[in-house]
Amino acid sequence: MIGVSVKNFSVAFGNTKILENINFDVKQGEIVTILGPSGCGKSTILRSIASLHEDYDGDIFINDHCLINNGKKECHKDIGYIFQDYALFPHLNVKQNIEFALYNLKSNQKQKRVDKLLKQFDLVEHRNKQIHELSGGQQQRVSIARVLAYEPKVLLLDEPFSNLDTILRNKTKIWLKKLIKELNLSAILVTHDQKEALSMSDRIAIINNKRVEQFGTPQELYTKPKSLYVANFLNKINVLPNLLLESLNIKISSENVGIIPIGKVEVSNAISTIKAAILDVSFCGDYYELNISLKEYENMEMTVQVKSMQALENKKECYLNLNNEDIKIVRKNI
Ligand SMILES: Nc1ncnc2c1ncn2[C@@H]1O[C@H](COP(=O)(O)OP(=O)(O)OP(=O)(O)O)[C@@H](O)[C@H]1O
Repeated sequence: MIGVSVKNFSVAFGNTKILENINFDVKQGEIVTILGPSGCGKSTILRSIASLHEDYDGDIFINDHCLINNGKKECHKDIGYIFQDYALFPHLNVKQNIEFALYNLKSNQKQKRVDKLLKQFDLVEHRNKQIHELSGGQQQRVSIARVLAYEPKVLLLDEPFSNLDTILRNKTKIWLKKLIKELNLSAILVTHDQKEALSMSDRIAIINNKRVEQFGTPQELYTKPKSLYVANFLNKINVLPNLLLESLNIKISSENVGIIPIGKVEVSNAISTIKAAILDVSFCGDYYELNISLKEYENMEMTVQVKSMQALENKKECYLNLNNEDIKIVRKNI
C-alpha cells in the first residue's frame, strides 16, 4: 500500500521556481531518500508533506488522503517530523518531552506508552534529565521517541544524523532502519550524503535542476545511472576522452559521455597503450588515490585508485588498463 504519494508537485518562492513537476511515492515499510545538493529544495518537499509549507502546486496524498480538501490544505496527524536540530523543548525533561503530544490520552495510558518508549529507546535512566544534560545521540533518541509517541504512519527525517559522530551515526542508521521496518512506517529521509542514501534507502530520488532526475533502488542508480549528474552524485567516476573511447572501439553520440568508476581503472607499471603521468598521491587508508594526467589525450586529468604503491614507488609515470565492460555510457544532461 502507498503511504505517501507526491504528484506533479511544484514550488516557487516569488518569481524563482525551486521545484518543478516532482513525482515520487513511498510504500508502507519503505525508506525513500531525497538526495540532492544544498538548496535544491529537499526540506521544502518535507515541509510541504508535513503541511508546514502550503504554497505549492500539485497534490500530496498520505495513505490515499489528499492534503488538499475543497481547495483547503489540511494538516495530517499521521506524520512524524524529525528535525536536524531535534527541536526538543529545553525547559522540559526527557519524560515530559516524550509525553508532550499525548495530552489526549488518559494518565495511565500515557504512562504506559512513555514507559515503553523509554525502555525501547534505552532512556530509562535519563528520564528525569534536562535536555542539556544529554549527549547528541541521546537527544536524538528522545526526539525520535517523542515523534513515535503519537504513533505516526509516516516519518519525515531531515538530515537526522548530521550532528552525530561517525561511530554513533553508523549505529543509529542501523537501529533506525530496523525500527522503521518493524513499525511498517513510510519514511522519507533527506540527506546530501551519498553513502547514507545508498545504505539506508529502499529507493532514492535524485533531484537536479528542480526535477527528479532519477528514481529507483540504490543498486539501479549506482549500476545504471541515467545521467552524468546521477553517476557523479553516487560514485567517484572519470569521464573518458572520446579519442580514448574510440581506441577501445566504443562509439558515442554527442549527447552522451563515457564514464568509468575510479576504482575500476587498472594501474600498473607494465607498459600498455595508455600512459599517464602521476601528479599527486593521497593515502586513503585501505588504498591510495592518484591524480594522473593522460599525455596523449590533451593532458586530461583523472583520479584512480591503487591498493599499494609498492610497484609505483618513486615512479613519475604509470600505465592504465580499461575493461570495456566497466565503461558506462550516460547522458550528459537529461
Ligand atoms: N521561505 C522561503 N522564502 C524564500 N526562499 C526560500 C524559503 N525557504 C526556502 N527557500 C529557498 O528555497 C531553496 C530550497 O530550500 P530548501 O531548504 O528546501 O533546500 P535544501 O535542499 O533542503 O537545502 P539544505 O540541504 O541546504 O538544507 C533555497 O534556495 C532556499 O533559499
